[in-house]
Amino acid sequence: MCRFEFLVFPDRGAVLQKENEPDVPAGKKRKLGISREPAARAPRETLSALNVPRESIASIQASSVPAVPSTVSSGQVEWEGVARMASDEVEALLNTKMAGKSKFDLKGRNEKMMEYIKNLRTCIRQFLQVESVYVMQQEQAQNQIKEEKQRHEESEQKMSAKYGELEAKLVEARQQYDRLVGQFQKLETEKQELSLAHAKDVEALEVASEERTKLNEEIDKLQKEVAQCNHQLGTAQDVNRRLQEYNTSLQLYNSKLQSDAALATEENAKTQKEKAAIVETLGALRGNYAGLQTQLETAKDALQAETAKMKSINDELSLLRAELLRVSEERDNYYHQVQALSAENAAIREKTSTSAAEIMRFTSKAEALEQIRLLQKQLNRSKEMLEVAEKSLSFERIGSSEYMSKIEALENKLADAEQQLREGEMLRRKLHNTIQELKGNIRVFCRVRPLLPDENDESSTLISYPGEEGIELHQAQGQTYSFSFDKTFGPDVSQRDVFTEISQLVQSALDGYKVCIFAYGQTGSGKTHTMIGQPDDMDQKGVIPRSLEQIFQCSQALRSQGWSFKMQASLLEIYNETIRDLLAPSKSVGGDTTPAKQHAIKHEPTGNTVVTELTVVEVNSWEEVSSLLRQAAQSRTVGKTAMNDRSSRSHCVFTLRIIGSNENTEQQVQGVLNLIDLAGSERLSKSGSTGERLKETQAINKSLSSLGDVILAIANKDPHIPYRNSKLTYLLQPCLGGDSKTLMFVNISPDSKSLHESLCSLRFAAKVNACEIGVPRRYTSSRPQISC
Ligand SMILES: Nc1ncnc2c1ncn2[C@@H]1O[C@H](COP(=O)(O)OP(=O)(O)OP(=O)(O)O)[C@@H](O)[C@H]1O
Repeated sequence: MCRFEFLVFPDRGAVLQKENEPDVPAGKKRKLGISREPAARAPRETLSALNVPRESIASIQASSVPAVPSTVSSGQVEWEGVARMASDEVEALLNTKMAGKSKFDLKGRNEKMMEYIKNLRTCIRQFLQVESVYVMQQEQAQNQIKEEKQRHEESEQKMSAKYGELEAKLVEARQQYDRLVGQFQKLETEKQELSLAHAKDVEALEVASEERTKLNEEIDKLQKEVAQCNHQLGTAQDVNRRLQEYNTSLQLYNSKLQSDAALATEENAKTQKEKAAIVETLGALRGNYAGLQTQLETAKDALQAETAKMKSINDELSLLRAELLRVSEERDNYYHQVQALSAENAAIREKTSTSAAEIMRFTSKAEALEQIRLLQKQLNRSKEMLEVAEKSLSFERIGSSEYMSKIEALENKLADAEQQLREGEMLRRKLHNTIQELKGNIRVFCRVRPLLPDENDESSTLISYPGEEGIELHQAQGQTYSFSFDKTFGPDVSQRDVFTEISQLVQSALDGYKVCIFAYGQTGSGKTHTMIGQPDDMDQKGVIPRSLEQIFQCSQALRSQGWSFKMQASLLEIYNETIRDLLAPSKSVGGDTTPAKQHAIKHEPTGNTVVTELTVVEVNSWEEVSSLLRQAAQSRTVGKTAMNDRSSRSHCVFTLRIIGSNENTEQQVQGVLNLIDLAGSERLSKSGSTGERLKETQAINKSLSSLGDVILAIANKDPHIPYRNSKLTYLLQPCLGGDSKTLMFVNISPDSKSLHESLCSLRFAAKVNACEIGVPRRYTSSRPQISC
């Protein structure tokens, strides 16, 4: 059975479609009532239904009730139980020929006609039904069209309103467009600018990427440094712990320093005031002094004249006195004679016998007496004159002594003022030293020796000393090299003055600090002279004898405060990288053949440095140390170099360990004083050394270059400091990188032939000066402030 159904498309009206017919594209669907396609174009496959319609037709005939659409919804009509015919089937029906079996078979024709009529009726009924459906559908469609039209009008109105709106929007949009075009143009220009900027940015980016690469490299480096820093951190934490200890002591010390500083500031202010007053007075006094000087000169001239006069008077007086003496003697003679004569006269008178000769004699004697009387008168006059001269002399003396006392008072005042200035300067130096110590730097003093007799004046380098700290080397070509150190000593500075500058540092060994003083410089530049000098000569003795004298004197003075000290001395030399004990008993006597002891350097956790198997001698006086120094001097390795007849071919280290305790306060201190005379650096080419000397020179240069490497590493704050590269640096480790107070003398020769070496030494010293070592630590069981 074939089923038709109405498909209603809102835009195309209702469409009659056969069930199972493939969905016809929307544009090709037949519009019901609008397009009636010819039956010939209907699908042919349904014609089979006409060939076998009998059962169907029978069923249609059986039904007398016209079929009613079972469902009419949304324009779709379904026919239940009704034979539905397609238009081509109807066409076929209409074209059916009513022929019988024969021309005369009317009955057959009739039957066929009847059947045909039935079919026609069914068809008509069906068409009527379809038509009613069509009508109904048409109404519905018209209603729908009406509604659609209404809706269309409404939507047209809405559209026109919308159109108006859109027009307005369009105008607005055009304006917007114009604006946007404007903006676009602006943006275009901006874009161009931006593209230019972009190009620049790209360039910058390239540069930045290069920089980034560099930065990455730097970051790598920094990361390495961070690693190093972490390593250092460990060390720093250790240092920090020690610093904290030190800090506690420092706080106390600081508070004392502050009070001292306050006092010093007060004192300073007072001194400044006094100084100003003194300077003022001094000015006035200088004026007075000049006046007085001229007065004094005049007075001196007058005095000289008076003195000359007095001298002549004195001479005259002495002549007169001699004359007087002679006259007195004569008078006495005469007097005795007169007495004798008188006695004789009396005797003669008694004898009453006078003679003319005797009378004559008496007359002459009387004349002599007269003469005596005259002489007496003369003598009296001379005496008066002498008195007058003496009086005028004493008067002059009084006058001149007044002048002298005035001058004396002025000179005293001047001396006082100079003393105050000196004290102020000393205070300034002391404070400077304290600041330097707190900074933790190795301090460097530069000393230039005078020209030696065999060096002539023309060969001297032109050296100037700007200020107390500066030194300038002027080359013949006009180039000047300037350096600045904590202190610079010119060739005229005496051993005493050099020591005055370091006496405070030496003193701190008694206070419980580790102190290290060493001399560095080329061979023959004056290191041994500075460190040792001539120990038995008052003026020429060097730092070591003076330091020890001061230490012993001071320790003696501290006895009154309850302090007692134990001092242990040792002396070693490092020769060709081997440690030699300079206080070891001499082996020459008795032909001792025991092999020399092997010595090793050990840094103990307590902070002490120990050299194994080293002779340590307890000393109680400078004299004892002096004899040890003499003994060591004989054992020390010296040789003749091109630059120095007695050149030290080894590094000589004198160590004094000081252990102090106070019975009153139960305080204890442990200080160490290291005094080192280094061997001199020497250029191999210049030294002309061969054989053993060459080996020595190489060993010396190697250890000094290791010292340079250590200093460089400390200055660069490298994580690894190559202390172990030489015996010298390993021994000096606590002084260079620890908590010691360290001072280096850089000795310079003024000889122009040594200019290159002098520059090297000065550059090395400048590096040393820039090195920050740890803050000095005081080794004490409590906080005594020792001062003697
Ligand atoms: N400040 C000075 N005043 C006078 N003479 C000096 C001074 N400094 C050094 N001299 C003299 O210069 C010469 C060399 O000095 P010294 O032996 O101290 O040099 P050095 O640096 O120790 O040499 P080396 O490294 O070869 O041992 C000596 O004769 C010394 O007396």
